[in-house]
Amino acid sequence: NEDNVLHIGGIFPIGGEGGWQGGQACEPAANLALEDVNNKTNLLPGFILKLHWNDSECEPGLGASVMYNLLYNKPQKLMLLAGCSTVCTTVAEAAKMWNLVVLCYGASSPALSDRNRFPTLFRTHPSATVHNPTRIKLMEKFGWSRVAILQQAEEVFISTVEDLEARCKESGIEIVTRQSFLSDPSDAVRNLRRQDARIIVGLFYVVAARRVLCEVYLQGLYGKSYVWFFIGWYEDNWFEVNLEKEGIMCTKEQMREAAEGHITTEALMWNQNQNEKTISGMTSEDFRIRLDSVLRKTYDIDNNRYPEGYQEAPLAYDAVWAVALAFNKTMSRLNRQGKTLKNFTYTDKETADEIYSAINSTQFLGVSGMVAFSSQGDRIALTQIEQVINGNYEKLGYYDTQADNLTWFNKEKWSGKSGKVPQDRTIVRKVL
Ligand SMILES: CC1(C)CO[C@@H](CC(=O)O)CN1
Repeated sequence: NEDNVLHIGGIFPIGGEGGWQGGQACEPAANLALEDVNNKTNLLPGFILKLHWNDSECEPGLGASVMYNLLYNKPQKLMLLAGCSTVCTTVAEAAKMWNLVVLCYGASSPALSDRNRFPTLFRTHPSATVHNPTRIKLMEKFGWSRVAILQQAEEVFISTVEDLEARCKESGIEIVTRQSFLSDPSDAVRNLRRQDARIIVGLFYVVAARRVLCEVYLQGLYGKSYVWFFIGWYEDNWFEVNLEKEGIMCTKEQMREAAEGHITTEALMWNQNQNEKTISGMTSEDFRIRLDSVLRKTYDIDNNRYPEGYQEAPLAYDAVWAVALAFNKTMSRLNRQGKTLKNFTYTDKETADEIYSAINSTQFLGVSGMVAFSSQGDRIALTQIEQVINGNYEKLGYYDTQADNLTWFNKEKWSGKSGKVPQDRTIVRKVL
Protein backbone atom coordinates (compact mmCIF):
# COMPACT_ATOMS: atom_id res chain seq x y z
CA ASN A 1 0.00 0.00 0.00
CA GLU A 2 1.04 3.63 -0.50
CA ASP A 3 2.09 4.57 3.03
CA ASN A 4 5.07 2.19 3.14
CA VAL A 5 6.72 3.64 0.01
CA LEU A 6 9.56 6.20 0.04
CA HIS A 7 9.56 8.01 -3.34
CA ILE A 8 12.56 9.62 -5.07
CA GLY A 9 12.82 11.38 -8.43
CA GLY A 10 15.36 10.57 -11.17
CA ILE A 11 16.51 12.54 -14.23
CA PHE A 12 18.52 10.45 -16.71
CA PRO A 13 20.14 11.59 -20.01
CA ILE A 14 19.00 8.90 -22.48
CA GLY A 15 18.02 10.35 -25.88
CA GLY A 16 19.20 13.40 -27.79
CA GLU A 17 22.57 14.15 -29.35
CA GLY A 18 24.47 16.76 -27.32
CA GLY A 19 26.57 16.06 -24.24
CA TRP A 20 26.53 12.72 -22.44
CA GLN A 21 23.76 10.13 -22.90
CA GLY A 22 25.05 8.16 -19.91
CA GLY A 23 21.54 7.44 -18.60
CA GLN A 24 21.45 4.57 -21.12
CA ALA A 25 23.55 2.43 -18.74
CA CYS A 26 23.04 4.44 -15.53
CA GLU A 27 19.24 4.06 -15.33
CA PRO A 28 19.43 0.21 -15.55
CA ALA A 29 22.22 0.31 -12.95
CA ALA A 30 20.07 2.44 -10.62
CA ASN A 31 17.29 -0.11 -11.06
CA LEU A 32 19.57 -2.97 -10.01
CA ALA A 33 20.37 -1.00 -6.85
CA LEU A 34 16.66 -0.41 -6.13
CA GLU A 35 16.12 -4.19 -6.35
CA ASP A 36 19.03 -4.81 -3.98
CA VAL A 37 18.24 -2.18 -1.35
CA ASN A 38 14.57 -3.27 -1.29
CA ASN A 39 15.67 -6.89 -0.79
CA LYS A 40 18.09 -5.97 2.01
CA THR A 41 16.28 -6.66 5.31
CA ASN A 42 16.59 -3.96 7.99
CA LEU A 43 17.93 -1.36 5.55
CA LEU A 44 14.54 0.41 5.20
CA PRO A 45 12.44 -1.61 7.67
CA GLY A 46 8.75 -1.43 6.78
CA PHE A 47 9.42 0.65 3.64
CA ILE A 48 10.37 0.20 0.03
CA LEU A 49 12.22 2.74 -2.10
CA LYS A 50 10.58 3.72 -5.41
CA LEU A 51 12.18 5.72 -8.25
CA HIS A 52 10.10 7.91 -10.61
CA TRP A 53 12.22 9.09 -13.55
CA ASN A 54 12.23 10.65 -16.98
CA ASP A 55 14.70 11.50 -19.78
CA SER A 56 16.51 14.86 -19.83
CA GLU A 57 18.47 14.15 -23.08
CA CYS A 58 21.28 15.98 -21.21
CA GLU A 59 19.36 19.20 -21.97
CA PRO A 60 19.07 21.56 -18.95
CA GLY A 61 15.70 22.95 -20.10
CA LEU A 62 14.16 19.51 -20.58
CA GLY A 63 15.77 18.46 -17.29
CA ALA A 64 14.07 21.37 -15.53
CA SER A 65 10.66 20.42 -16.93
CA VAL A 66 11.22 16.77 -15.88
CA MET A 67 12.03 18.06 -12.37
CA TYR A 68 8.88 20.23 -12.21
CA ASN A 69 6.72 17.31 -13.38
CA LEU A 70 8.28 15.09 -10.70
CA LEU A 71 7.69 17.73 -8.01
CA TYR A 72 4.21 18.91 -9.04
CA ASN A 73 2.81 15.42 -9.47
CA LYS A 74 2.07 13.20 -6.52
CA PRO A 75 3.53 11.33 -4.76
CA GLN A 76 5.83 13.63 -2.81
CA LYS A 77 9.52 12.99 -3.63
CA LEU A 78 12.21 12.86 -0.91
CA MET A 79 15.34 13.36 -3.08
CA LEU A 80 16.44 13.75 -6.74
CA LEU A 81 19.01 11.78 -8.74
CA ALA A 82 20.43 13.52 -11.85
CA GLY A 83 23.17 13.17 -14.52
CA CYS A 84 25.01 15.53 -16.94
CA SER A 85 26.75 18.63 -15.59
CA THR A 86 24.43 21.06 -17.38
CA VAL A 87 21.28 19.36 -16.03
CA CYS A 88 22.72 18.98 -12.50
CA THR A 89 23.62 22.68 -12.49
CA THR A 90 20.02 23.67 -13.30
CA VAL A 91 18.35 21.06 -11.07
CA ALA A 92 20.65 21.54 -8.07
CA GLU A 93 20.36 25.34 -8.21
CA ALA A 94 16.52 25.06 -8.14
CA ALA A 95 16.18 22.05 -5.79
CA LYS A 96 17.08 24.06 -2.68
CA MET A 97 13.75 25.91 -3.12
CA TRP A 98 12.02 22.57 -2.44
CA ASN A 99 14.48 21.61 0.31
CA LEU A 100 15.58 18.60 -1.76
CA VAL A 101 18.99 16.94 -1.76
CA VAL A 102 20.23 16.30 -5.32
CA LEU A 103 22.56 13.34 -5.86
CA CYS A 104 24.45 13.53 -9.18
CA TYR A 105 25.86 10.25 -10.55
CA GLY A 106 27.17 11.77 -13.82
CA ALA A 107 28.43 15.33 -13.41
CA SER A 108 32.11 16.22 -13.63
CA SER A 109 32.00 20.02 -13.83
CA PRO A 110 34.20 21.72 -11.18
CA ALA A 111 31.65 24.57 -11.06
CA LEU A 112 29.34 22.24 -9.10
CA SER A 113 31.72 22.28 -6.12
CA ASP A 114 30.07 25.45 -4.80
CA ARG A 115 28.02 25.24 -1.59
CA ASN A 116 26.74 28.79 -2.12
CA ARG A 117 25.09 28.01 -5.46
CA PHE A 118 24.36 24.31 -4.72
CA PRO A 119 23.79 23.94 -0.94
CA THR A 120 22.12 20.52 -1.21
CA LEU A 121 24.21 18.91 -4.00
CA PHE A 122 26.16 15.68 -3.57
CA ARG A 123 27.76 13.64 -6.33
CA THR A 124 29.05 10.08 -6.63
CA HIS A 125 30.81 11.25 -9.86
CA PRO A 126 34.13 12.97 -9.06
CA SER A 127 34.84 16.51 -10.23
CA ALA A 128 37.20 16.90 -13.23
CA THR A 129 39.61 18.57 -10.80
CA VAL A 130 40.27 15.12 -9.28
CA HIS A 131 42.95 14.65 -12.01
CA ASN A 132 44.95 17.71 -10.93
CA PRO A 133 46.66 16.46 -7.74
CA THR A 134 47.66 13.36 -9.76
CA ARG A 135 49.15 15.48 -12.56
CA ILE A 136 51.13 17.49 -9.98
CA LYS A 137 52.30 14.28 -8.28
CA LEU A 138 53.64 12.95 -11.61
CA MET A 139 55.37 16.25 -12.45
CA GLU A 140 57.13 16.12 -9.08
CA LYS A 141 57.99 12.45 -9.54
CA PHE A 142 59.67 13.08 -12.92
CA GLY A 143 61.20 16.43 -11.91
CA TRP A 144 59.13 18.61 -14.29
CA SER A 145 58.76 22.16 -12.92
CA ARG A 146 58.13 23.89 -16.27
CA VAL A 147 54.88 22.80 -17.99
CA ALA A 148 52.36 24.08 -20.56
CA ILE A 149 48.59 23.77 -20.86
CA LEU A 150 46.51 23.26 -24.02
CA GLN A 151 42.74 23.36 -23.52
CA GLN A 152 39.49 23.47 -25.47
CA ALA A 153 37.40 26.55 -24.61
CA GLU A 154 34.67 24.68 -22.66
CA GLU A 155 33.46 25.57 -19.14
CA VAL A 156 34.49 22.23 -17.61
CA PHE A 157 38.10 22.61 -18.88
CA ILE A 158 38.35 26.33 -18.06
CA SER A 159 37.48 25.70 -14.38
CA THR A 160 39.71 22.59 -14.30
CA VAL A 161 42.67 24.63 -15.59
CA GLU A 162 42.05 27.33 -12.97
CA ASP A 163 42.34 24.66 -10.26
CA LEU A 164 45.46 23.20 -11.94
CA GLU A 165 47.12 26.62 -12.15
CA ALA A 166 46.51 27.23 -8.44
CA ARG A 167 48.00 23.83 -7.56
CA CYS A 168 51.02 24.41 -9.83
CA LYS A 169 51.67 27.71 -8.09
CA GLU A 170 51.45 26.02 -4.67
CA SER A 171 53.91 23.36 -5.84
CA GLY A 172 56.40 25.77 -7.45
CA ILE A 173 55.66 24.46 -10.96
CA GLU A 174 55.87 27.18 -13.65
CA ILE A 175 53.19 27.26 -16.34
CA VAL A 176 55.19 28.55 -19.28
CA THR A 177 52.10 29.06 -21.44
CA ARG A 178 48.35 28.32 -21.41
CA GLN A 179 46.86 27.97 -24.90
CA SER A 180 43.15 27.52 -25.65
CA PHE A 181 41.20 26.89 -28.84
CA LEU A 182 37.53 26.62 -29.80
CA SER A 183 37.71 23.92 -32.49
CA ASP A 184 40.90 24.44 -34.58
CA PRO A 185 44.01 23.81 -32.42
CA SER A 186 46.69 24.64 -35.03
CA ASP A 187 47.57 28.17 -33.81
CA ALA A 188 47.56 27.02 -30.18
CA VAL A 189 49.93 24.14 -31.01
CA ARG A 190 52.19 26.53 -32.94
CA ASN A 191 52.38 28.77 -29.86
CA LEU A 192 53.34 25.78 -27.72
CA ARG A 193 56.27 25.16 -30.09
CA ARG A 194 57.30 28.81 -30.02
CA GLN A 195 57.49 28.65 -26.22
CA ASP A 196 59.52 25.43 -26.41
CA ALA A 197 56.86 23.61 -24.35
CA ARG A 198 57.93 20.03 -23.59
CA ILE A 199 55.55 18.80 -20.85
CA ILE A 200 51.99 19.60 -21.91
CA VAL A 201 48.66 18.97 -20.14
CA GLY A 202 45.87 18.63 -22.70
CA LEU A 203 42.21 19.18 -21.73
CA PHE A 204 39.59 18.63 -24.44
CA TYR A 205 36.79 16.31 -25.52
CA VAL A 206 37.74 13.29 -27.62
CA VAL A 207 36.83 14.78 -31.04
CA ALA A 208 39.04 17.81 -30.34
CA ALA A 209 41.73 15.41 -29.03
CA ARG A 210 41.97 13.78 -32.47
CA ARG A 211 42.45 17.20 -34.11
CA VAL A 212 45.11 18.12 -31.54
CA LEU A 213 47.00 14.85 -32.03
CA CYS A 214 47.15 15.25 -35.82
CA GLU A 215 48.31 18.86 -35.46
CA VAL A 216 50.96 17.69 -32.97
CA TYR A 217 52.14 15.16 -35.56
CA LEU A 218 52.23 17.74 -38.39
CA GLN A 219 54.17 20.22 -36.23
CA GLY A 220 56.47 17.57 -34.77
CA LEU A 221 55.56 18.29 -31.12
CA TYR A 222 55.88 14.63 -30.10
CA GLY A 223 58.47 11.93 -29.53
CA LYS A 224 61.43 11.60 -27.17
CA SER A 225 61.56 15.26 -26.09
CA TYR A 226 57.86 15.67 -25.26
CA VAL A 227 55.36 14.32 -22.72
CA TRP A 228 51.62 14.84 -23.24
CA PHE A 229 49.03 14.38 -20.48
CA PHE A 230 45.63 13.45 -21.97
CA ILE A 231 42.32 12.64 -20.26
CA GLY A 232 41.94 8.91 -19.61
CA TRP A 233 38.20 8.42 -20.19
CA TYR A 234 38.30 8.43 -24.00
CA GLU A 235 37.70 5.00 -25.57
CA ASP A 236 40.94 2.97 -25.75
CA ASN A 237 41.54 3.25 -29.52
CA TRP A 238 40.31 6.89 -29.73
CA PHE A 239 43.35 8.04 -31.74
CA GLU A 240 42.76 5.50 -34.55
CA VAL A 241 38.99 5.85 -35.21
CA ASN A 242 36.68 8.30 -37.02
CA LEU A 243 39.64 9.89 -38.87
CA GLU A 244 37.92 10.21 -42.28
CA LYS A 245 34.52 10.99 -40.72
CA GLU A 246 35.99 13.92 -38.76
CA GLY A 247 38.25 15.15 -41.58
CA ILE A 248 41.50 14.34 -39.75
CA MET A 249 44.40 14.84 -42.21
CA CYS A 250 46.65 12.20 -40.57
CA THR A 251 46.78 8.46 -41.22
CA LYS A 252 46.28 5.85 -38.49
CA GLU A 253 50.04 5.23 -38.45
CA GLN A 254 50.81 8.94 -38.03
CA MET A 255 48.24 9.23 -35.21
CA ARG A 256 49.77 6.18 -33.50
CA GLU A 257 53.26 7.64 -33.84
CA ALA A 258 52.15 10.95 -32.26
CA ALA A 259 50.17 9.16 -29.52
CA GLU A 260 53.02 6.84 -28.47
CA GLY A 261 54.16 7.49 -24.92
CA HIS A 262 51.42 9.87 -23.78
CA ILE A 263 50.23 9.69 -20.19
CA THR A 264 46.57 9.69 -19.09
CA THR A 265 44.84 10.31 -15.76
CA GLU A 266 41.27 9.31 -14.93
CA ALA A 267 39.06 8.82 -11.89
CA LEU A 268 38.47 5.19 -10.88
CA MET A 269 34.78 4.33 -11.26
CA TRP A 270 34.94 0.53 -10.82
CA ASN A 271 36.36 -0.84 -7.56
CA GLN A 272 39.84 -2.10 -8.52
CA ASN A 273 39.94 -5.01 -6.08
CA GLN A 274 37.69 -7.29 -8.11
CA ASN A 275 37.40 -9.88 -5.33
CA GLU A 276 36.47 -7.39 -2.63
CA LYS A 277 32.84 -7.79 -1.54
CA THR A 278 31.08 -4.41 -1.34
CA ILE A 279 28.13 -3.31 0.84
CA SER A 280 25.72 -5.04 -1.59
CA GLY A 281 27.56 -8.33 -1.11
CA MET A 282 28.70 -8.15 -4.76
CA THR A 283 32.25 -7.57 -6.00
CA SER A 284 32.58 -5.05 -8.83
CA GLU A 285 33.04 -8.04 -11.19
CA ASP A 286 29.74 -9.56 -9.96
CA PHE A 287 28.11 -6.19 -10.65
CA ARG A 288 29.53 -6.11 -14.19
CA ILE A 289 28.14 -9.59 -14.91
CA ARG A 290 24.68 -8.64 -13.59
CA LEU A 291 24.64 -5.31 -15.45
CA ASP A 292 25.74 -6.98 -18.71
CA SER A 293 22.92 -9.54 -18.42
CA VAL A 294 20.40 -6.69 -18.09
CA LEU A 295 21.92 -4.59 -20.91
CA ARG A 296 22.22 -7.64 -23.24
CA LYS A 297 18.44 -7.47 -23.71
CA THR A 298 18.78 -4.10 -25.43
CA TYR A 299 22.41 -3.77 -26.61
CA ASP A 300 24.72 -6.10 -28.53
CA ILE A 301 27.17 -6.31 -25.63
CA ASP A 302 28.95 -9.41 -26.95
CA ASN A 303 29.95 -7.47 -30.08
CA ASN A 304 31.23 -4.58 -27.98
CA ARG A 305 28.14 -2.43 -28.66
CA TYR A 306 27.86 -0.85 -25.19
CA PRO A 307 25.38 1.88 -24.20
CA GLU A 308 26.76 5.26 -23.20
CA GLY A 309 27.43 5.63 -19.47
CA TYR A 310 28.66 2.04 -19.01
CA GLN A 311 31.86 3.34 -17.39
CA GLU A 312 29.81 5.45 -14.95
CA ALA A 313 27.17 2.76 -14.17
CA PRO A 314 28.74 1.95 -10.74
CA LEU A 315 28.28 5.63 -9.80
CA ALA A 316 24.51 5.40 -10.41
CA TYR A 317 24.28 2.04 -8.60
CA ASP A 318 26.13 3.44 -5.56
CA ALA A 319 24.04 6.64 -5.62
CA VAL A 320 20.90 4.62 -4.86
CA TRP A 321 22.72 2.83 -2.01
CA ALA A 322 23.78 6.22 -0.65
CA VAL A 323 20.11 7.32 -0.68
CA ALA A 324 18.96 4.16 1.12
CA LEU A 325 21.71 4.41 3.76
CA ALA A 326 20.94 8.11 4.32
CA PHE A 327 17.21 7.41 4.67
CA ASN A 328 17.97 4.57 7.10
CA LYS A 329 19.98 7.00 9.25
CA THR A 330 17.36 9.75 8.93
CA MET A 331 14.45 7.48 9.85
CA SER A 332 16.00 6.33 13.12
CA ARG A 333 16.80 9.95 14.04
CA LEU A 334 13.25 11.15 13.13
CA ASN A 335 11.66 8.24 15.05
CA ARG A 336 13.30 9.59 18.21
CA GLN A 337 11.45 12.88 17.50
CA GLY A 338 8.19 11.01 16.86
CA LYS A 339 8.39 11.89 13.15
CA THR A 340 8.83 9.81 9.98
CA LEU A 341 10.15 10.49 6.48
CA LYS A 342 6.59 10.02 5.21
CA ASN A 343 5.69 13.41 6.77
CA PHE A 344 8.37 15.23 4.73
CA THR A 345 7.00 18.12 2.66
CA TYR A 346 8.89 20.56 0.44
CA THR A 347 8.67 23.22 3.16
CA ASP A 348 9.90 20.94 5.96
CA LYS A 349 13.40 22.41 6.49
CA GLU A 350 14.07 20.40 9.68
CA THR A 351 13.61 17.04 7.98
CA ALA A 352 15.54 18.32 4.94
CA ASP A 353 18.46 19.17 7.26
CA GLU A 354 18.27 15.67 8.76
CA ILE A 355 18.47 14.13 5.27
CA TYR A 356 21.34 16.48 4.34
CA SER A 357 23.43 15.60 7.42
CA ALA A 358 22.72 11.88 6.91
CA ILE A 359 23.97 11.89 3.30
CA ASN A 360 26.86 14.19 4.25
CA SER A 361 28.20 11.61 6.70
CA THR A 362 27.44 8.56 4.54
CA GLN A 363 30.51 6.41 3.84
CA PHE A 364 30.54 2.85 2.46
CA LEU A 365 32.35 0.51 0.07
CA GLY A 366 30.38 0.53 -3.17
CA VAL A 367 31.01 -1.14 -6.53
CA SER A 368 32.68 2.17 -7.54
CA GLY A 369 35.04 1.93 -4.57
CA MET A 370 34.94 3.85 -1.27
CA VAL A 371 31.98 6.26 -1.42
CA ALA A 372 32.46 9.42 0.68
CA PHE A 373 31.72 13.10 0.09
CA SER A 374 33.83 16.22 0.71
CA SER A 375 32.35 19.29 2.46
CA GLN A 376 31.42 20.55 -1.02
CA GLY A 377 29.51 17.33 -1.69
CA ASP A 378 32.21 16.12 -4.10
CA ARG A 379 32.99 12.42 -4.54
CA ILE A 380 36.36 11.51 -3.01
CA ALA A 381 37.93 9.13 -5.57
CA LEU A 382 41.18 7.40 -6.54
CA THR A 383 42.77 8.16 -9.91
CA GLN A 384 44.44 5.79 -12.34
CA ILE A 385 47.53 6.62 -14.44
CA GLU A 386 48.22 4.92 -17.79
CA GLN A 387 50.69 5.33 -20.68
CA VAL A 388 50.47 4.32 -24.34
CA ILE A 389 53.27 1.78 -24.82
CA ASN A 390 53.55 0.20 -28.29
CA GLY A 391 50.11 1.52 -29.16
CA ASN A 392 48.28 0.17 -26.11
CA TYR A 393 47.39 1.66 -22.74
CA GLU A 394 49.40 0.15 -19.88
CA LYS A 395 48.58 0.81 -16.21
CA LEU A 396 51.40 2.79 -14.58
CA GLY A 397 49.81 3.23 -11.15
CA TYR A 398 47.12 4.70 -8.90
CA TYR A 399 47.02 7.82 -6.75
CA ASP A 400 45.10 8.34 -3.51
CA THR A 401 45.05 12.13 -3.07
CA GLN A 402 43.62 12.02 0.48
CA ALA A 403 46.50 9.84 1.69
CA ASP A 404 49.01 11.34 -0.79
CA ASN A 405 49.84 7.74 -1.67
CA LEU A 406 51.14 6.90 -5.18
CA THR A 407 51.09 3.18 -6.05
CA TRP A 408 53.64 2.82 -8.87
CA PHE A 409 54.44 -0.24 -11.05
CA ASN A 410 57.63 1.16 -12.66
CA LYS A 411 56.39 0.30 -16.16
CA GLU A 412 56.80 3.71 -17.79
CA LYS A 413 58.72 3.81 -21.11
CA TRP A 414 60.46 6.83 -22.64
CA SER A 415 61.34 6.66 -26.34
CA GLY A 416 64.68 8.50 -26.12
CA LYS A 417 67.96 6.52 -26.31
CA SER A 418 68.87 5.00 -22.93
CA GLY A 419 65.15 5.53 -22.06
CA LYS A 420 65.88 8.73 -20.17
CA VAL A 421 62.96 10.76 -18.73
CA PRO A 422 62.27 13.71 -21.10
CA GLN A 423 63.41 17.12 -19.82
CA ASP A 424 60.95 19.98 -19.21
CA ARG A 425 63.21 22.48 -21.05
CA THR A 426 66.14 22.76 -23.45
CA ILE A 427 69.32 22.13 -21.52
CA VAL A 428 72.07 24.50 -22.64
CA ARG A 429 75.38 22.79 -21.98
CA LYS A 430 78.17 25.24 -21.25
CA VAL A 431 81.18 24.37 -23.45
CA LEU A 432 84.11 25.02 -21.10
C1 LIG B 1 33.94 11.01 -17.34
C2 LIG B 1 32.70 11.64 -17.94
C3 LIG B 1 32.53 11.24 -19.40
C4 LIG B 1 32.80 13.17 -17.85
O1 LIG B 1 31.56 13.79 -18.17
C5 LIG B 1 30.44 13.34 -17.35
C6 LIG B 1 29.19 14.01 -17.85
C7 LIG B 1 29.11 15.49 -17.47
O2 LIG B 1 29.94 15.98 -16.66
O3 LIG B 1 28.20 16.15 -18.00
C8 LIG B 1 30.30 11.84 -17.43
N1 LIG B 1 31.56 11.18 -17.18
